[in-house]
Amino acid sequence: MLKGSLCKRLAMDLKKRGSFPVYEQYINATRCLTNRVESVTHTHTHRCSRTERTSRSKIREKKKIPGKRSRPFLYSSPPSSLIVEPLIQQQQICDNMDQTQTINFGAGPAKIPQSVLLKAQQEFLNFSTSGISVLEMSHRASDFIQIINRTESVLRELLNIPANYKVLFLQGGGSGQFSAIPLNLIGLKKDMCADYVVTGTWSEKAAKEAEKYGKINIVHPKMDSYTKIPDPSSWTLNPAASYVYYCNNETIHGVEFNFIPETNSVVLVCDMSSNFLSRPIDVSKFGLIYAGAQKNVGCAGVTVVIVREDLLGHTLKECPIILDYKTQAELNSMYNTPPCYSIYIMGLVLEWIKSNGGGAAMESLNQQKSLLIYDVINSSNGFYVCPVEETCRSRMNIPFRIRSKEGDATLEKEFLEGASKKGMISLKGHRSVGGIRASLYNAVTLQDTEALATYMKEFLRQHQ
Ligand SMILES: N[C@H](C(=O)O)[C@H](O)COP(=O)(O)O
Ligand SMILES: O=C(O)CCC(=O)C(=O)O
Repeated sequence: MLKGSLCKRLAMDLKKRGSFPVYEQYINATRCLTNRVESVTHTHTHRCSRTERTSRSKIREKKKIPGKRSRPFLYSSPPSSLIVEPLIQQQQICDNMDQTQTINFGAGPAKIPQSVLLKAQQEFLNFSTSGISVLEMSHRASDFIQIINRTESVLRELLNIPANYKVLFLQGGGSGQFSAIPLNLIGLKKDMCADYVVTGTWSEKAAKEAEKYGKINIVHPKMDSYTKIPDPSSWTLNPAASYVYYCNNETIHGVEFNFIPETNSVVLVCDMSSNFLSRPIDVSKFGLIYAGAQKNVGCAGVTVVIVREDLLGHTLKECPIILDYKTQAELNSMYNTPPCYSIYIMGLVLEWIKSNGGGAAMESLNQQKSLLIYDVINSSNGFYVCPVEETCRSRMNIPFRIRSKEGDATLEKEFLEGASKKGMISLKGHRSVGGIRASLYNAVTLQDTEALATYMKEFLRQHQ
């Protein structure tokens, strides 16, 4: 079943390792990874629903597809190039896939470009000429140092990061940064206070965590619902604040800033977890930007922090050393073992973004994709309801309900089940708010989005 140069290379790798039984195991593992319907490693949310799993196994039964591990390769001859394919070739790959291709609209962990997964698969057993997997590699080995340095340099190039900013690759996710930010920055000024703009669950959690370390001021009156960004003219900013914090895109509520807040020289800190590199940004306007990789730039496990050098060294003494930016910056994110494989995957995704035109190209694509879905919502005569004000609707996460703001539970269930039968998964709204949510991160293609828009129109016709 496996033929051609890839097969030969694998056989040679494995022969070198003296293990042909392992080769069989590799083939099974490889099939599993190549098959997007079954692949779990990078493409499913950590809270993937039981209904979706069941429904996908029903598709297998119906199509008489044998059990999980015995599906054949989707490609008769897998690409031998190690280059991360640009979008156009990705599309050709998708066109070759069967009708049960799964489209992942998950909010994170989320879809990763097919060509990145293939490249990781090709290099899985033997990275470069090392003879070992990146998974097995010392973080002090020269191959890994090259991986981390290359990842940083592509990121610097893509975002045009000024030289006076450090790039850190840390663990602990966005939630780790909710603590790290006050621990590192609230001591910048003697009043030990910070301003927070709270526009959804994630900025609310960040503000709550920061209260442990200083005085936190929410700059606007509390909102009844997270459906808008309060007008900046109504914010009360404190000039004595050590920093102003906001979340650029609220993943759960689908509220996204389309402007950079003016802070009158107070350090600006931004959570870009769910719209990082989905559009260009001017890094020089920020004191600190952070983002978990598992939405737009890779898989879970690594959080990138971009921080201006002059903000380092004001850390509270109780800050755990692994969260201390200065220590991590001095040691190139290697105070301890970094999340090596996640950094490697991030590097591949960044190369993919670069070869597809960078932030500007991502922005144009994301604009088109989100418009497709918002157009269906806006022209549905109130059948689909997006609660978010038009000016701050997210291009990344589109939450919507059916028939009313509260949603019709029966219809929403039917919508999700119907989508799942068509291979469109992870469309369920976050468990804290319910409803439906389509996440359209960089790796989600225009064709994926068109498939969803078509299904939404069909569903509307059937139930209007
Ligand atoms: N999922 C969150 C978001 O959408 O912003 C955030 O990344 C959560 O943080 P963790 O990485 O700790 O899960
Ligand atoms: O679905 C999302 O918005 C991210 C989910 C998440 O990280 C969580 O629920 O902990």
